[in-house]
This record gives sequence, C-alpha cells and structure tokens, in this order.
Amino acid sequence: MRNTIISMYQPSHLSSLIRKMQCVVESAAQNLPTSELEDITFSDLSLKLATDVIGQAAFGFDFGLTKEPSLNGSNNVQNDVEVEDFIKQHMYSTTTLKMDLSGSFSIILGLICPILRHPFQQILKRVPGTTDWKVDQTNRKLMKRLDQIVEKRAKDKDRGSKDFLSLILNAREAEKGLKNVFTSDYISALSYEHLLAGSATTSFTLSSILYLVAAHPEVETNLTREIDSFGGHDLMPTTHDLQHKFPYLDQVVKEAMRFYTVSPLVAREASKQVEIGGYVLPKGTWIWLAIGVLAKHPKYFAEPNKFQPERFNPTCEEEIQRHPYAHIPFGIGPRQCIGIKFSIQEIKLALIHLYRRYSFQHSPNMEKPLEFEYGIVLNFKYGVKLRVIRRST
Ligand code: HEM
Repeated sequence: MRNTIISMYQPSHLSSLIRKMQCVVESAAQNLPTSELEDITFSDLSLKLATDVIGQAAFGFDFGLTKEPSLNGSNNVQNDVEVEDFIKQHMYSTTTLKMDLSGSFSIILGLICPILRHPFQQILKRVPGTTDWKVDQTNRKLMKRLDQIVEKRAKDKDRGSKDFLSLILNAREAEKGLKNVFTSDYISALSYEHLLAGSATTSFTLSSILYLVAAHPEVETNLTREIDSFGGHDLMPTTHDLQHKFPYLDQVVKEAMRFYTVSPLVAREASKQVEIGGYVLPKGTWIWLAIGVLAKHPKYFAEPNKFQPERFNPTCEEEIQRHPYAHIPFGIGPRQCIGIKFSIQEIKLALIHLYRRYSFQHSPNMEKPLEFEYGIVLNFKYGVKLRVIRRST
C-alpha cells in the first residue's frame, strides 16, 4: 500500500506539483487585508490553502477554497456537487466541530470511569444536539460523500495516474488479488485519512511559523533578506531551489516545527517482546514516542523555550553535536510520514510568496500566551490572528 502511493511523493512528481501549489498559494494570498485595524485569522486561511493543495494532489480536484467568489457567488471551480458538499463537511468538522472536554460528555465520563465511555458514547450518538451526535452525523455525511467521489472516479477510465485516489484505483485494477483488500470503503477511509494527514498538519505548521516570526523581528529581517536576494516576484523557485537556495528559511521551518510540534506523540505496537531502557515490554504493548517532549529537551536544544532558527545552522556546534533523532517532527522509521518533502515544499513556497509581499504582526486581539487544543494533532484554540502590512519593495 505504502509503496503504491509513495511514488506520488518522489522528487519528479513533486516538481510537477510546484505550479499547482504556487497557484493555490497565490490565490490564497492575493488580497490579504492590509488595513491597520483589520485582523486576518491566518490559521483559517492556511487550512484552506493546505486543503486545496492536498485536494489537487490526493483527489486531483480543485476544491477552490482559496478562490475569491465572483459577483454571482461562484468561484469558478469544477462543478461537482458531491465534492463541494464533502469539503464543506470536512471544513466544518475541522474548524467548528470540536470533540473536546468542553463539548463531549462521553469524553469527560471516560476520564472518570473509562469503562463507561464507549457505552455512553453509543447512547449519546442517538441524542440530537449532543457533541457525540454531531460528530457521528458529520462523520456519516463525510463518508457518504467520499464514497460517492470514489465511486465516480472508479468508473472514470481516463482517470490518469497523477493523484493518490487514481493511483490506488489503478493498482486495484492491475492486480486481481488487491480487489478484495482495496474495497471501496477501505479506499474512502484511506483517502480521508490522507486529506486529514496532509491538511491539518501543514496548516498548523504554516500558521505557527507566521506567529513565531511575527514575534521575532530580527528573524523576519533575515528571512526577507534571503527571500528578496533570490530574485524578483515573478521568479518561481524550483524544487531544487527550495531545497538548496534558502538555508535560513530551512532553519526557520525546522525551529518552528521544534517549538510547536504539531504531532507531539507517535505510537507503535511491539511486534514481539522487547527491552527498552531496562523495561521489558511484552508483545502487543503500545509505546508512545513523545517527540514533542524530545523537541524541548535541554540536552539537545540549549534554552529550548527560545525561538532560535540559527540552532539548525549546519555550522552551529549545537547542530553538529545533536543526536540525529532528537528532531523528528515527521516521526521515524518505516512508518515515518510520507508527506515530508511534499509539505516542506508547500510550506516554503507559501512563505516565500507571503514574505515577498507582506510583513505580519500579532493582532492585539490575540490571546497571550497562545492557547492550544490537544487532539490527534495540535491546534490553535482561538486561531492565529494577525495584522498584515504590505511591504514597499
Ligand atoms: C508539517 C506537515 C506534517 C507533519 C508534521 C506530519 C507528521 C506526521 C507524523 C509525526 C506521522 C507519524 C509518523 C510515525 O509514526 O513515525 C505522520 C504520518 C503520516 N503522514 Fe504526515 N505530516 C505532515 C504532512 C503530511 C502530508 C502533507 C501528507 C500527505 C500528503 C502526510 C501523510 C501522512 C501519512 C499517509 C502518514 C502515515 C504513514 C504510515 O503510517 O505509513 N503527512 N505524519
């Protein structure tokens, strides 16, 4: 399975995605309000941006979330009712519907008495108005929409092989044995997992970078200097340029991912009995890797609560001495994130585009300190609110 889709994330395919990514980034950033009194909730914008990008890569579909609606209300994207409905449900479940302690009684009860959580959840799912009911309804609608999308694409014989969904469907048709494994339900679930894995993480990372850089003007100065020296606004960096010609940008991204680790826990299950640090863990034990804790360990990161991109400079002693597995925001080993290069390319392109045109400040309406929601991935409790200043260059 992993091998089937990994080709999508190889350098050759990534370079062909640059133009698509660039179009989404441009349309997301073209009309940011630059009034001194107006806020933008950048985290909402970055979620739209990341969802549009993954929509093109995973589904071969333009969701059009970052496009400005025209006067007649349409945003000139492909007219597909199922996809439109699906994506509305997805945005609703990601931004509005929150399965947190304040919302769900079954979660609170589960903390007090874990054994009661599941039966209670089953009951509350049937009680209209409760969070459990809303989550269940939204999940059902989402999966129904996704099933329709998968079904439609499965019938399309000219689907090509440029996106995740088409690649899996092609693989299913090419190998008879896979038909029973890659059922439509399974493919729908995988596609949704992909959409979630690729949008919430990238969006959070992009927003946290803008938030952190806005609080560190010296970092912004260095960053814009590097970006400006690359060339004029029309010069679009290639995949190779992004990897090699923006060393400071690279350090800023790494440091922001260390500072706010979006996926702070990674799970593994012991496939056989193993001894770790003197503890014998029987087969089947769940092991949680606290990569967010590791990212703040003073043994590997001096003054870990300071935002210092230079600590990732290849000539910095801290970087030279650091254990290679101390900074692993994408996990590690055979189950490491498959979207590393994809998301880094997207994040760097977005940052270059944004800082070429704008500078950012925290809105006075932003809470201090920043508050988070702790789910499968980290999220901002009230969003990242910024003021945008157009640069004069
Ligand atoms: C800043 C962005 C991202 C971060 C921080 C991130 C982080 C992670 C982490 C920590 C894991 C678990 C790895 C492990 O268990 O060792 C993971 C898995 C995964 N990620 Fe990402 N991710 C990001 C973007 C993406 C994107 C853009 C995609 C898709 C295009 C993606 C697809 C996946 C998939 C499919 C898995 C499961 C891999 C497997 O189990 O074999 N991720 N990611």
